[in-house]
Amino acid sequence: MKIAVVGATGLVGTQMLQVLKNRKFPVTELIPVASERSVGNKIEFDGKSYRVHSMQEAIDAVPDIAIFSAGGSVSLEFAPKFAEKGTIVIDNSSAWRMNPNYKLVVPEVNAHELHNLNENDKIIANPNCSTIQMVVALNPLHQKYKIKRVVVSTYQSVTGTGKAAVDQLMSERKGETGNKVYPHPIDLNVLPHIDVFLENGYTKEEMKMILETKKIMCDDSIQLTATAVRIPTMGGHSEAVNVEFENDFDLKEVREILSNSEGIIVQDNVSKFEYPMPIHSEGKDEVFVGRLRRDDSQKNTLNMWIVADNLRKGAATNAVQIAEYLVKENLLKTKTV
Ligand SMILES: NC(=O)C1=CN([C@@H]2O[C@H](COP(=O)(O)OP(=O)(O)OC[C@H]3O[C@@H](n4cnc5c(N)ncnc54)[C@H](OP(=O)(O)O)[C@@H]3O)[C@@H](O)[C@H]2O)C=CC1
Ligand SMILES: N[C@@H](CC(=O)OP(=O)(O)O)C(=O)O
Repeated sequence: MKIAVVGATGLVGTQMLQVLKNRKFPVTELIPVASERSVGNKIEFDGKSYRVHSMQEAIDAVPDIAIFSAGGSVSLEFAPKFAEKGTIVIDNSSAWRMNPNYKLVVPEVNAHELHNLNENDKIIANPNCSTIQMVVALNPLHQKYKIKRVVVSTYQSVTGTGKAAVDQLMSERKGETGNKVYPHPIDLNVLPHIDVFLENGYTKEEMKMILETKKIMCDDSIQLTATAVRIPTMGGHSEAVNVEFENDFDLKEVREILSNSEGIIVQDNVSKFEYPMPIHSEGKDEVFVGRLRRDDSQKNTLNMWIVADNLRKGAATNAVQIAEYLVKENLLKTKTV
């Protein structure tokens, strides 16, 4: 299968290549794409060296699938150009997610929606990283107990901001002055600020979590509020999640449901200090859940702690899982409307 990876030199793109290889995705021809700065450079994939292509070269090659991780403006401009030629685009940016004409997919939750792809929705949106890991854990519990309201606070890795942010953290750590992507120091600090501030006082990251969750879980009745926070860590995003259900639950049953759900690993043995941590989620494809406990201040309410590698399940792994599903279900050739 001919696969273009747009943004192949970035943090997400690098993981994308790794995940395609690790999961043995049937890549017969790889077309790595990056900005004009990188065209002609070489990157490695599965032991072979590949030339970085320009966007136009990749469009003209008409790949079966193009996976985009190069930012929203690049996706807005170029994803339709691939789609027009018949390529299915899986887009990691926020550009198309809330557009009602396009699907927003976390395979564990709503892969079934991919069966309705048609000529007009060849762009499939990959959700926000913080949202993906949260809905993987929430959905099986929603099916059983029906969620009324979610209160989430995130603790997000600097890798979510890209290469330049990792460089800022590392240079601050060495006491060097370098380029700053955050408006304040990030080392030894915590920033209650991810993406831009909106008129309602929330950040765009917080609103993505609220709106995307309702779309993926196909339920506008779920009430959510979020505070998104950047912390000086790598390896994954963490989330403290408080969930109120319509129906009461049994904690033992909650553990069983989560343990038996696809893509989730429960790590919840406080007697041995076992709980999810980003240092352990790095490079993993699963969502880790722990600190499961009842919120005694309110009926039918659960507290939990959710961790996942934002570059893997939060981005690359989810995108590759979408591609795998399209291949497995023979959905790559979309229906003409
Ligand atoms: N699903 C999710 O939640 C996540 C999504 N993302 C998305 O992925 C994007 C990339 O993130 P990340 O890898 O961390 O960022 P990086 O800054 O590490 O990498 C950006 C990549 O995009 C490429 N690029 C930039 N401009 C262009 C252009 N005009 N044409 C083609 N390629 C271009 C860069 O190429 P070069 O090396 O030549 O500059 C590089 O490969 C984000 O902007 C976001 O949209 C990211 C994290 C999580
Ligand atoms: N906002 C995420 C990364 C990202 O790029 O998200 P999005 O794809 O929703 O813009 C973070 O900073 O951790």
